[in-house]
Amino acid sequence: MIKVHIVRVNRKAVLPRYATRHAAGMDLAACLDEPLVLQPSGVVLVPTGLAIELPEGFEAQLRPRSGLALKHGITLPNAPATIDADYRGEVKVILANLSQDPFEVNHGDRIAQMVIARYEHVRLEEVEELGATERGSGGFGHTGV
Ligand SMILES: O=c1ccn([C@H]2C[C@H](O)[C@@H](COP(=O)(O)OP(=O)(O)OP(=O)(O)O)O2)c(=O)[nH]1
Ligand SMILES: [Mg+2]
Repeated sequence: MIKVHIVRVNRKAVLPRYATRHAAGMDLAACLDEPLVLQPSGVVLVPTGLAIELPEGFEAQLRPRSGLALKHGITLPNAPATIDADYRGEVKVILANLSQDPFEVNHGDRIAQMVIARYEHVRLEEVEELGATERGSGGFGHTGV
Protein backbone atom coordinates (compact mmCIF):
# COMPACT_ATOMS: atom_id res chain seq x y z
CA MET A 1 0.00 0.00 0.00
CA ILE A 2 1.18 3.47 -0.88
CA LYS A 3 1.70 5.82 2.07
CA VAL A 4 0.46 9.40 1.86
CA HIS A 5 1.48 11.96 4.46
CA ILE A 6 -1.37 13.99 5.89
CA VAL A 7 -1.36 16.95 8.28
CA ARG A 8 -4.26 18.30 10.32
CA VAL A 9 -3.92 22.04 9.74
CA ASN A 10 -6.96 22.37 11.98
CA ARG A 11 -6.85 20.19 15.09
CA LYS A 12 -10.58 19.49 14.80
CA ALA A 13 -10.16 17.95 11.33
CA VAL A 14 -11.56 14.47 10.77
CA LEU A 15 -9.13 12.12 9.01
CA PRO A 16 -10.54 10.72 5.74
CA ARG A 17 -11.24 7.01 5.59
CA TYR A 18 -12.53 4.34 3.26
CA ALA A 19 -16.09 3.55 4.37
CA THR A 20 -15.85 -0.05 3.16
CA ARG A 21 -13.01 -2.45 2.38
CA HIS A 22 -13.00 -1.87 -1.37
CA ALA A 23 -14.33 1.68 -1.55
CA ALA A 24 -12.52 3.60 -4.31
CA GLY A 25 -12.71 6.88 -2.42
CA MET A 26 -12.08 8.05 1.13
CA ASP A 27 -14.84 10.20 2.53
CA LEU A 28 -13.86 13.80 3.26
CA ALA A 29 -15.48 15.64 6.14
CA ALA A 30 -16.17 19.35 6.53
CA CYS A 31 -14.09 21.13 9.19
CA LEU A 32 -16.21 24.00 10.48
CA ASP A 33 -16.43 26.20 13.59
CA GLU A 34 -20.10 26.74 12.91
CA PRO A 35 -22.67 25.25 10.52
CA LEU A 36 -22.78 26.67 7.03
CA VAL A 37 -25.88 27.09 4.88
CA LEU A 38 -25.63 26.52 1.16
CA GLN A 39 -28.41 28.43 -0.55
CA PRO A 40 -30.19 27.13 -3.69
CA SER A 41 -27.91 27.70 -6.72
CA GLY A 42 -25.18 28.72 -4.26
CA VAL A 43 -21.51 27.72 -4.29
CA VAL A 44 -19.29 27.56 -1.19
CA LEU A 45 -15.71 26.61 -0.39
CA VAL A 46 -15.68 24.14 2.48
CA PRO A 47 -12.48 23.56 4.48
CA THR A 48 -11.42 20.04 5.44
CA GLY A 49 -8.69 21.10 7.90
CA LEU A 50 -6.29 18.75 6.07
CA ALA A 51 -3.21 19.04 3.88
CA ILE A 52 -1.69 16.07 2.03
CA GLU A 53 1.62 15.24 0.38
CA LEU A 54 1.00 13.01 -2.60
CA PRO A 55 3.88 11.03 -4.06
CA GLU A 56 5.09 12.15 -7.49
CA GLY A 57 2.87 10.64 -10.20
CA PHE A 58 -0.27 10.69 -8.07
CA GLU A 59 -3.19 13.11 -7.90
CA ALA A 60 -6.23 13.18 -5.66
CA GLN A 61 -9.61 13.55 -7.34
CA LEU A 62 -12.47 14.98 -5.30
CA ARG A 63 -15.86 13.72 -6.35
CA PRO A 64 -19.45 14.19 -5.22
CA ARG A 65 -21.17 11.64 -2.98
CA SER A 66 -24.11 10.17 -4.86
CA GLY A 67 -26.42 10.15 -1.83
CA LEU A 68 -26.03 13.91 -1.34
CA ALA A 69 -26.41 14.49 -5.08
CA LEU A 70 -29.60 12.42 -5.35
CA LYS A 71 -31.29 13.50 -2.13
CA HIS A 72 -30.17 17.12 -1.91
CA GLY A 73 -28.72 18.16 -5.30
CA ILE A 74 -25.31 18.69 -3.69
CA THR A 75 -22.42 18.37 -6.12
CA LEU A 76 -18.89 19.59 -6.83
CA PRO A 77 -19.06 22.01 -9.78
CA ASN A 78 -15.40 21.29 -10.61
CA ALA A 79 -15.66 17.49 -10.29
CA PRO A 80 -13.43 15.66 -10.50
CA ALA A 81 -11.48 18.33 -8.66
CA THR A 82 -7.72 17.94 -8.87
CA ILE A 83 -5.36 17.99 -5.91
CA ASP A 84 -1.86 18.23 -7.37
CA ALA A 85 1.06 16.25 -5.98
CA ASP A 86 2.92 19.53 -5.35
CA TYR A 87 0.02 21.22 -3.47
CA ARG A 88 0.72 21.72 0.21
CA GLY A 89 -2.21 23.97 1.12
CA GLU A 90 -5.42 22.97 2.85
CA VAL A 91 -7.64 20.69 0.79
CA LYS A 92 -10.96 22.46 0.28
CA VAL A 93 -14.15 21.26 -1.33
CA ILE A 94 -16.26 23.43 -3.63
CA LEU A 95 -19.89 22.52 -3.09
CA ALA A 96 -22.83 23.62 -5.24
CA ASN A 97 -26.50 23.26 -4.41
CA LEU A 98 -28.59 22.39 -7.47
CA SER A 99 -31.78 21.95 -5.41
CA GLN A 100 -34.49 24.46 -4.54
CA ASP A 101 -33.83 24.12 -0.80
CA PRO A 102 -31.09 25.50 1.44
CA PHE A 103 -28.66 22.79 2.59
CA GLU A 104 -26.89 22.88 5.95
CA VAL A 105 -23.35 21.55 6.33
CA ASN A 106 -22.15 20.75 9.84
CA HIS A 107 -18.70 20.02 11.20
CA GLY A 108 -17.80 16.39 10.47
CA ASP A 109 -20.36 15.91 7.69
CA ARG A 110 -18.98 13.77 4.87
CA ILE A 111 -19.29 16.09 1.91
CA ALA A 112 -17.18 14.49 -0.83
CA GLN A 113 -14.92 11.57 -1.58
CA MET A 114 -11.26 11.54 -2.52
CA VAL A 115 -9.88 9.04 -5.02
CA ILE A 116 -6.08 8.76 -5.29
CA ALA A 117 -5.09 8.13 -8.90
CA ARG A 118 -1.93 7.79 -10.94
CA TYR A 119 -1.26 10.14 -13.80
CA GLU A 120 1.38 10.35 -16.53
CA HIS A 121 3.25 13.34 -17.84
CA VAL A 122 3.79 13.13 -21.58
CA ARG A 123 6.01 14.93 -24.02
CA LEU A 124 4.01 16.59 -26.81
CA GLU A 125 5.48 16.14 -30.24
CA GLU A 126 4.08 18.38 -32.95
CA VAL A 127 3.66 16.59 -36.31
CA GLU A 128 2.15 17.38 -39.74
CA GLU A 129 -0.43 14.60 -39.72
CA LEU A 130 -2.04 12.12 -37.30
CA GLY A 131 -2.31 8.36 -37.86
CA ALA A 132 -5.49 7.17 -39.70
CA THR A 133 -8.30 5.37 -37.81
CA GLU A 134 -11.73 3.92 -38.58
CA ARG A 135 -13.33 6.74 -36.53
CA GLY A 136 -11.35 9.52 -38.08
CA SER A 137 -12.79 12.84 -36.98
CA GLY A 138 -16.27 11.43 -36.31
CA GLY A 139 -17.49 12.12 -32.79
CA PHE A 140 -20.20 13.69 -30.72
CA GLY A 141 -22.71 10.91 -31.43
CA HIS A 142 -21.79 10.11 -35.04
CA THR A 143 -22.24 6.34 -34.30
CA GLY A 144 -25.81 7.02 -33.17
CA VAL A 145 -27.27 7.90 -29.80
O1 LIG B 1 -11.59 21.55 -5.35
C1 LIG B 1 -10.40 21.85 -5.21
C2 LIG B 1 -9.59 22.17 -6.30
C3 LIG B 1 -8.27 22.52 -6.08
N1 LIG B 1 -7.77 22.56 -4.81
C4 LIG B 1 -6.36 22.93 -4.59
C5 LIG B 1 -5.43 21.76 -4.85
C6 LIG B 1 -4.92 21.99 -6.23
O2 LIG B 1 -3.64 21.42 -6.39
C7 LIG B 1 -4.92 23.51 -6.30
C8 LIG B 1 -5.07 24.06 -7.69
O3 LIG B 1 -6.24 23.54 -8.26
P1 LIG B 1 -6.56 23.73 -9.82
O4 LIG B 1 -5.34 23.49 -10.63
O5 LIG B 1 -7.78 22.94 -10.11
O6 LIG B 1 -7.01 25.25 -9.82
P2 LIG B 1 -6.54 26.45 -10.76
O7 LIG B 1 -7.71 27.33 -10.88
O8 LIG B 1 -5.90 25.92 -12.02
O9 LIG B 1 -5.48 27.15 -9.81
P3 LIG B 1 -3.88 27.15 -9.92
O10 LIG B 1 -3.57 28.26 -10.87
O11 LIG B 1 -3.43 27.43 -8.51
O12 LIG B 1 -3.42 25.80 -10.40
O13 LIG B 1 -6.01 23.94 -5.50
C9 LIG B 1 -8.56 22.22 -3.73
O14 LIG B 1 -8.13 22.23 -2.57
N2 LIG B 1 -9.86 21.89 -3.97
MG1 LIG C 1 -4.19 24.64 -12.04
